[in-house]
Amino acid sequence: MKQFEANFDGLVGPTHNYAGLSFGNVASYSNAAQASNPKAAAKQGLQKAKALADLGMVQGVLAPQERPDLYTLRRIGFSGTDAEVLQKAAKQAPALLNACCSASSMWTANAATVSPSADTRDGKVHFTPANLVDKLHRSIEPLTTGNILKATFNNDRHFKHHLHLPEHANFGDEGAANHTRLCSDYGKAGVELFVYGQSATNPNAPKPVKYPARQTLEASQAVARLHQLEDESCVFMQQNPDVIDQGVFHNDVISVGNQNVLFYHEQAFLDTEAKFAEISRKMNSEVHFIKVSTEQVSIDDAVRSYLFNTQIITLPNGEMAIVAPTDCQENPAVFAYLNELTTLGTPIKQVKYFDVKQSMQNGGGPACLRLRVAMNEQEIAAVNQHTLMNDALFNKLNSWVEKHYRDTLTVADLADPQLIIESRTALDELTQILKLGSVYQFQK
Ligand SMILES: NCCC[C@H](NC(=O)CCC(=O)O)C(=O)O
Repeated sequence: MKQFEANFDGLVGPTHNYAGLSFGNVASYSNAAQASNPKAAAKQGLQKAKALADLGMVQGVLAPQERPDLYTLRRIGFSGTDAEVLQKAAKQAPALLNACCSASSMWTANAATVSPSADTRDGKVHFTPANLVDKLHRSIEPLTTGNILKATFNNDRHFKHHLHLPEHANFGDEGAANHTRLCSDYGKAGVELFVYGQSATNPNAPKPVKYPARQTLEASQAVARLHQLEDESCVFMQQNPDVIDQGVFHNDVISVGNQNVLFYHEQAFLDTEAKFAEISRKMNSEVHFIKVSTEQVSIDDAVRSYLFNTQIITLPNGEMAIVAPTDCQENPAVFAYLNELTTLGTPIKQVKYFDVKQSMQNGGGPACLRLRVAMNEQEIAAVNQHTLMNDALFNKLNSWVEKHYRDTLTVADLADPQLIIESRTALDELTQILKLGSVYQFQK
């Protein structure tokens, strides 16, 4: 049976804005309070998704969340009509309103951790939504994420959906951004590499001092248990706390893998040599560890350009390509490195650049925008087919964005009650386009 790795990109929601909500994420902080362009953001995302579909990749989309999140605002004591709730929050607690208006669900690398059926004991594809407890604006995503995943991977025979982990710092979980699956072929059992920022229960273990480590070892272990993975197919590796303190808030800002390739910065991990030996032993086949040295690319350049927040994809002809943001072209050291990379004799043979600047300004590159789901033909046939990218869906979604999205949005605009109506109208129509049923609270 044929095997694929599908990418499910998050559609950018109508409230995409720059509120500076993510302490430890340099781009989010430095672009705080700029005006955003939700329409351009959504179109940039669609262009990338469509280009991958055109390359012959299996490409899907995941619906965004309902924002403003009036349910959370009511839960914390704002009352009255929807408009009153919004306006009271804007006046009394603007930071809470901002947290309830983020379009952050667009970064679907943080939607969930996914284990393909080749790795799991029951032969199903397992999904655990990330609880995202480290950031208030993201901690309100997991329940709706679960609804959207169930409506997209809507078949009990092939897909197993878990509840997100307990909402406590000990179980801080950021999903696939800290999870890489290595394998010789998508359909063969692989090694699942879980990269954590700190151990919550071991006070002596290293941890960052300036910025938060969002992923715990305990969370990664819990996901591995839920997903019925064998010990022999898991590796738990700690991220270097020094790079977290330099703005590497997720492992996918400093390394990315695909099949038998792990592309990484030499400062990415702790205990690198021993852990790579464990990966090689558990893989039982050749792994290409492609190391980038500090001399070639500094941590600062990696964080600014998102060299490692690229997607490495295997094209239908078997060659690998790297999908990079145009910011990598604009950084001389990174651009020089990428030009050289394709000549080094590694499986990576080409680089494709995409403008995803609207997302980059909030610290989300090409890899943040997608959730990978390795599936065989039968599993792909069991996916909600209306979520899979093709010419018709691309055209429909572009017209939908054109019709409903604003081309400028400031943080002050988040208090505008009209945004509730616009957003709900757009999402209601989207659930019809994608045939998701009622996944949002306002539809229940
Ligand atoms: N994987 C990329 C995630 C980026 C995301 N940024 C944000 O939420 C910024 C939102 C703002 O500042 O408005 C985060 O840090 O979790």
